[in-house]
Amino acid sequence: MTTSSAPGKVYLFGEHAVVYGEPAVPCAIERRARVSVEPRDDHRVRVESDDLTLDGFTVEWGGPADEHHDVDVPSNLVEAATGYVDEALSQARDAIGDPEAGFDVTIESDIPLGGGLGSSAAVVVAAIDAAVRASGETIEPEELADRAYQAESTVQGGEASRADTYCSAMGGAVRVEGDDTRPIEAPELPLVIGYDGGAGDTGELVAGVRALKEEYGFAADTVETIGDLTREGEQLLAAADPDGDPGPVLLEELGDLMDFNHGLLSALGVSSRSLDRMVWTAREADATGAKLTGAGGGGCIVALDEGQATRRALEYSPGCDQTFRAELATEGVRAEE
Ligand SMILES: Nc1ncnc2c1ncn2[C@@H]1O[C@H](COP(=O)(O)OP(=O)(O)OP(=O)(O)O)[C@@H](O)[C@H]1O
Ligand SMILES: C[C@@](O)(CCO)CC(=O)[O-]
Repeated sequence: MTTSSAPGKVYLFGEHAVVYGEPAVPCAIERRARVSVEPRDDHRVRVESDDLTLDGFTVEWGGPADEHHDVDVPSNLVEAATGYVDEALSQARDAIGDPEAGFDVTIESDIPLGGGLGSSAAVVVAAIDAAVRASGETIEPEELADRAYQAESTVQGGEASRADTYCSAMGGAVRVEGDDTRPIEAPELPLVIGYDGGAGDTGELVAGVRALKEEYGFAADTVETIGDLTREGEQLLAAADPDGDPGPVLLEELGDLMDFNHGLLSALGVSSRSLDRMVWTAREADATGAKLTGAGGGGCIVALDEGQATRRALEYSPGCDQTFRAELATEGVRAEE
């Protein structure tokens, strides 16, 4: 068995707008997907994941040419569950130059599925890395990030940015603007996550923003404004000491921009009652700012608070299922024992 892990992420700024070429700043967090791969003697693929909403789910299929999945659940669920892994394995086959390679794949993940913390990107990045290494080859992080992006983009019908996959492959804080991807320096921020236990459909939410943007000029302006505030946020991070304490002034300034970013995402129709409720709970506790993270529709918010007040308030908030502090993951994809 060859195992790789890759981290999830939160967006400090810029989700959705990044799909239209505006900059975004995601940060990798210490919640990981671990994918173990064993090459097979035949051309089939077997995927086992304990974390899918389909309980105790195992599926076996004959690789890209085989539409038939040996599993007793409706086919749309199987497609949702296997689409990312299938595309990741196609990329791995291409990287190793063996179009028919078969694999046994086991996935374990602590990243809530579809909750805005980049579960799909982490699974795709770790799966490509593990499958390539299990085949006796290696892959550089930049190529891995690019292949993971191609996989996500295919599954999401061409509507994906490079942000989630690049961040998961490289770790740390990154900046993505179109095809321009780079690591940036940032101090360790006191990130608090609130999770409503739900999920949003990334493809649907992205399509909704596109439709709004095409219909209304003010929605297009909103997307550009998210880009402007992301640039402001980047400047704040660039001016800070990456090894020092962020300090109260920086946390207030970043928090204000996060609040503003949440308002704009809400205007684009991607927030939800439970996300808004968690954002307000965080703000009314001691957070300097709070916003939804990822595609929205349900899932997670991210808030800034050095103390315990936000976590405690979220714990008692009826809309919040789980709350935790997220550490910055400085390492992206990595080989596991
Ligand atoms: N543990 C897992 N095992 C297998 N597939 C997974 C796992 N976690 C996530 N996935 C795949 O990723 C999909 C969810 O990805 P999606 O992009 O909708 O959400 P996300 O990446 O968690 O959130 P966001 O894109 O908002 O950050 C699942 O439907 C499944 O196909
Ligand atoms: C909504 C979105 O911006 C982030 C999803 O985590 C989509 C993408 O960047 O591919």
